[in-house]
Amino acid sequence: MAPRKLAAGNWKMNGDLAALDQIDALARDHAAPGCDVLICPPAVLIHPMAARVSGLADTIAVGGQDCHAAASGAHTGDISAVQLKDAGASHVILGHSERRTDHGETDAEVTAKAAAAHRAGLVAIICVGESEAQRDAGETLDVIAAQLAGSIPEGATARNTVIAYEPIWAIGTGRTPTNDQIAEVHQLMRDRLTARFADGDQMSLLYGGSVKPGNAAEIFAIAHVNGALVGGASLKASDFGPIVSALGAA
Ligand SMILES: O=C(CO)COP(=O)(O)O
Repeated sequence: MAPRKLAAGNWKMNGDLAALDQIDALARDHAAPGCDVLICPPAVLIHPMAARVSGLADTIAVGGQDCHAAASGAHTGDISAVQLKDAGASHVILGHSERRTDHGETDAEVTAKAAAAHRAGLVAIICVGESEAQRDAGETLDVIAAQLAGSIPEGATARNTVIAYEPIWAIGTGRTPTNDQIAEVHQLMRDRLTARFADGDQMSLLYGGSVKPGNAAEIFAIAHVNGALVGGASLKASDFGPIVSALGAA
């Protein structure tokens, strides 16, 4: 079985209730997309977005952008995977570089959060990616291999885990790696996942970092790129829709 194709939008700390209209536009203009479609809005929008998509014929999944490793408890400001699931989420992004940087998240914490997501029945989208200094120093493959080894819990399967490669220097910058650079990292990820997990050959591998309508088709043609994790271009259906269509056609 080939890995599932997934077009995932990460709204980050953007959007409000009025922005939910983008979901209607996406569903209207990109029906039967030929791939899985996911939007991860800010936590306060998860439940209303889930309600909004529940009536759609072509399902748009809804996800969180982080979760706590515990199911409940005295953790002011945090949200558990169980609560995300209860609100209507099916996925959760974990270990995004903005969380690793802004909140000091370690590989071990990402692993614990992913295990919590799995226990709650969520698909964990685990992010890895090198900084520009690491790439310049020729450390990219070592960094990615170490993050993969350290950030994925033992119970990971192709059904409950997606891996996203997001070079930090490509996020929100309009810069992307060359196709060869993306191919090199995705091949490494495929090799490491296949060596470690029984169905690692079927895990979906996403590329993220300045994916736009204009470069999506080219990126989706790269071996072992099974979709995208899209930031800025996921906020408007007029940008995200063509990316979804490009993935469906890939
Ligand atoms: O961080 C990202 C998605 O998680 C990528 O963001 P941009 O698509 O805005 O570069």
